[in-house]
Amino acid sequence: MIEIEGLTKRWPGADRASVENVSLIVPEGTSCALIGPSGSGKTTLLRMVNRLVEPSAGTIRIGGEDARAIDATALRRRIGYVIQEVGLFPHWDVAANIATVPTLLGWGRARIRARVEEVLALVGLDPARFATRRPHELSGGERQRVGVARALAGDPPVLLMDEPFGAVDPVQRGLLQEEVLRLLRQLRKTVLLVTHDVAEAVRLGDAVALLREGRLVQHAPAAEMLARPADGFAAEFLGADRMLLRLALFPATTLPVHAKPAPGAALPEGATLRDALAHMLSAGATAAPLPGGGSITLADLLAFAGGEGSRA
Ligand SMILES: Nc1ncnc2c1ncn2[C@@H]1O[C@H](COP(=O)(O)OP(=O)(O)OP(=O)(O)O)[C@@H](O)[C@H]1O
Repeated sequence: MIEIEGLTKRWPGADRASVENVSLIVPEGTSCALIGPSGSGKTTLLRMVNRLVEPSAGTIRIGGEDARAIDATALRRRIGYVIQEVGLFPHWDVAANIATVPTLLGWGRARIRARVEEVLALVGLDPARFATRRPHELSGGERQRVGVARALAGDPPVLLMDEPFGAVDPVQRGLLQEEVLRLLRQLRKTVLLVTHDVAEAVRLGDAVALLREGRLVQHAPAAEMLARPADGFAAEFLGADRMLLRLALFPATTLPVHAKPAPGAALPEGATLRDALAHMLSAGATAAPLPGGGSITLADLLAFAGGEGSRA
């Protein structure tokens, strides 16, 4: 669990605080995405958690322990950190890069080797092919995966991610988001993530925290924030397509299943309400067939989006 209370950072000479009196809890095993315009304080807030930036005021507790009471280096070994530029050592191979924290933690050679193989497999890279490569011998997406593997190597309970998929092309980005999401849920990590991409934030964040000029505007479960932005700024920032983004958070099976068949091929397994809507639009139909038989209807979808659903 990450508990942030009254956190403030005022840089010397700045006319306003970059982060001002932010309080926020990320419960154990959940993720929170920090969003907000450029300069709103997202990265500064994140970097105060692993003490790369020292707060001007406020407290941070990691697993109940005051971050200031822990030596900064020891703290950073307990917190995985993934950044856009990845920051791999260029002359070290992938295995050595991933082994950085386990080595600092004093693990034995055999344990480190086994862990390197384990985390490479977790992020979808075959250890036999990738362990001995140098960073320049990897694609952008592979480098990013190695970055995630390295952050997981010491099995930290907490992970900080700053635009972790920023440097990856859109197709790879979607794949990586999906895989990392599955992985972090499975490992029950507590994650604080910075992104400027609203779609990424609501996909990866159980909760979303919206910052404006260093202040917390709204902190809510992703579906709730999309349904009910706190104010005009939040609504504008989340975008005109926020209800579509919200539909993508719910499986098609959320709606009542009708026995009546619908035209076209069945939706794929795991399809969302957004996929169902796209299917209806392209088929010119008011219902979509489910993979297991039966169908869902446009009328139910609209009722969900505008009625009960927006209060979910
Ligand atoms: N080392 C520093 N010294 C002085 N001011 C800084 C420093 N780092 C950040 N700032 C200022 O703090 C404010 C918040 O910056 P921060 O990088 O946290 O914003 P951000 O929301 O992450 O922005 P972006 O989305 O553009 O990365 C900005 O006004 C920035 O200029």
